[in-house]
Amino acid sequence: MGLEFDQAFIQAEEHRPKSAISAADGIPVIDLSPLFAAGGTGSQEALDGLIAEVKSACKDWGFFQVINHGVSVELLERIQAEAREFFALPSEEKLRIRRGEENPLGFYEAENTKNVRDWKEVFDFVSSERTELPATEIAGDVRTVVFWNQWPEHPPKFRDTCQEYARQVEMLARQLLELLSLSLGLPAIRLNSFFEDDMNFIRLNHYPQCPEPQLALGVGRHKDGGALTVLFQDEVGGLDVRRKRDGEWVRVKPIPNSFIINVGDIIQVWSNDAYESVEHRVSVNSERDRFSFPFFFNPAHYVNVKPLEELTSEENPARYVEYNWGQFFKARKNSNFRKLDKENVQISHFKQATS
Ligand SMILES: O=C(O)CCC(=O)C(=O)O
Ligand SMILES: [Fe+2]
Repeated sequence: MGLEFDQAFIQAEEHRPKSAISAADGIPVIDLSPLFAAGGTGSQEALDGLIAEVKSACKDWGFFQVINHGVSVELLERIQAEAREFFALPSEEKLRIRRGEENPLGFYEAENTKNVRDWKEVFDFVSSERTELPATEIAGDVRTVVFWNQWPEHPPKFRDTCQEYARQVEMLARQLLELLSLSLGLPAIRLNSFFEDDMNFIRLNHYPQCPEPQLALGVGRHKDGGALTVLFQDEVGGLDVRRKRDGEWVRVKPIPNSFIINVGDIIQVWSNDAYESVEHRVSVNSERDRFSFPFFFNPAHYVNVKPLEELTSEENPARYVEYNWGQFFKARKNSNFRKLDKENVQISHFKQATS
């Protein structure tokens, strides 16, 4: 069966969730129907309205929710049913496709966030069956890293459903990327070339009922390292966001069949801090299992990330030095595979001293 509570899950006192968390009133809910108006010919006025909403959501919260997003409700129901069935399999069966140090894809139940174990089990996959990271030199060792999907035999439709989910959510992510680009005052397609050989990473999260929800977290506080996250959550709730206004943790209220969108570290760097990647975490509870499915929209591994020239100037110089996305990703994956005694890689490590 499932996880057994022990010391490894206990958060330091200052990171434990309070017993009452207030609702994140005010996280914008954005209706994307103008994007899907007949023949894609929504009025310019409606589109301008959308862009303005995205801009203020990114500035004020780093998070927003979207409705009328084009992903089929039937698919959302289907993937929830498949995920429930997969995680209910006997441990031996799930462990057959367990993630290893070499390949970060498949089932995993021992992930750490900031060196404390998360109360969750996950299934990770990528939308291309094989993803290659280039030969990079790390500590004198030069090699190519290859990820490959590890699919379970059961449930029988699991793989097809996951792949369909990835396809549909990717279409949404690409539309959001263009909106985001417009909201930064750039041409809609400005960021598209970074995603030609994108490294999308999709995760199914299962947070079992937890006997000690005041001591543990489903996912410890963190910022998403990629460009954009498109997250589906079920009706249980538990995603807490650090409100920018006052630093309080507030709970995102589930809206049936919606997605939660958040800006990741890469957008923070591209926008030279105009948009910030906001800290979030997952609280668990002792009554109900929870499921969530983030789609991490990531550029190609060879993309070197740095503030966009159009968004920097003499008065607003680049606040980051360039870093390679593939290497950043690899370093993150290694650090959540096992407990380390040092902080994992963060964009703050690439911050420039500004005068
Ligand atoms: O389960 C959730 O609501 C969020 C999960 C999350 O933040 C993550 O996997 O990066
Ligand atoms: Fe996250």
